[in-house]
Amino acid sequence: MKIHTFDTPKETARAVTHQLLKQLDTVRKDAFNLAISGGHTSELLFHLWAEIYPQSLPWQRVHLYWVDERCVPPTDGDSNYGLAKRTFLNHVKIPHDQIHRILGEANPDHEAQRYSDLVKKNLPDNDGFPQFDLLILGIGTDGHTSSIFPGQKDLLNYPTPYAVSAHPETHQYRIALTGQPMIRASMTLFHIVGAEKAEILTNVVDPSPAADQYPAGYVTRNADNVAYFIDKAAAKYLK
Ligand SMILES: O=C1O[C@H](COP(=O)(O)O)[C@@H](O)[C@H](O)[C@H]1O
Repeated sequence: MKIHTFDTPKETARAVTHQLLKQLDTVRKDAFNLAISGGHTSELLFHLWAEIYPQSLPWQRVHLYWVDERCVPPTDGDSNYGLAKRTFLNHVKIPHDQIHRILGEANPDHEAQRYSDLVKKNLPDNDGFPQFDLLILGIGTDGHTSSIFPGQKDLLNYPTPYAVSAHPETHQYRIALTGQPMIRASMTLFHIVGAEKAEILTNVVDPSPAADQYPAGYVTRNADNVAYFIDKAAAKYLK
């Protein structure tokens, strides 16, 4: 595992984008399967993509998927697709038929199955699971990643690539990329900024099995190729 630390959230988002460019260069095939997250950290990245990178990234090669979605319509402020649409999708030239949103407004069980089938059909297989070229993941202050929360261990070893989860406090249904495709991606990248993530960060990068109680810790310990891109505020308790 590599941890890359930058001075500011903006520099961190730039470095994540440089890593995306590097992966695009490494993966020699035309179609590049990228899955993005939602939340505040992604919002910074998406604004940067819209402002700085609308032309300088080969967006035509990107086949875009989501790591997770809240079960709400795209017009709802909670929608992860809605966030991407508002912030960068109107500014970059990803062909329409390469944008694969999770239908948050659909029946959650049916949608988890439909989306699982879609990624299994479109992506190469890695040991029985679809393999993304790059996953950009976030972490919650509780150690969740994707929409897998502490206590939802079954979703880390689930037979389908996507499954229905529920937020432990609000009980909002989510559709979440499950653990096995997260650890089998060509690159699993955690993008984390802000002092409020500093404490949980020390727990999820702990190399001991204690980290497995946090979904992000389990993914970190088990992923084939994992890297952290963080700002110095988030890094403040790391040794
Ligand atoms: O609920 C979610 O939270 C995580 C972390 O979001 P952030 O606001 O703390 O950056 C995010 O990765 C995930 O996609 C989202 O649904």
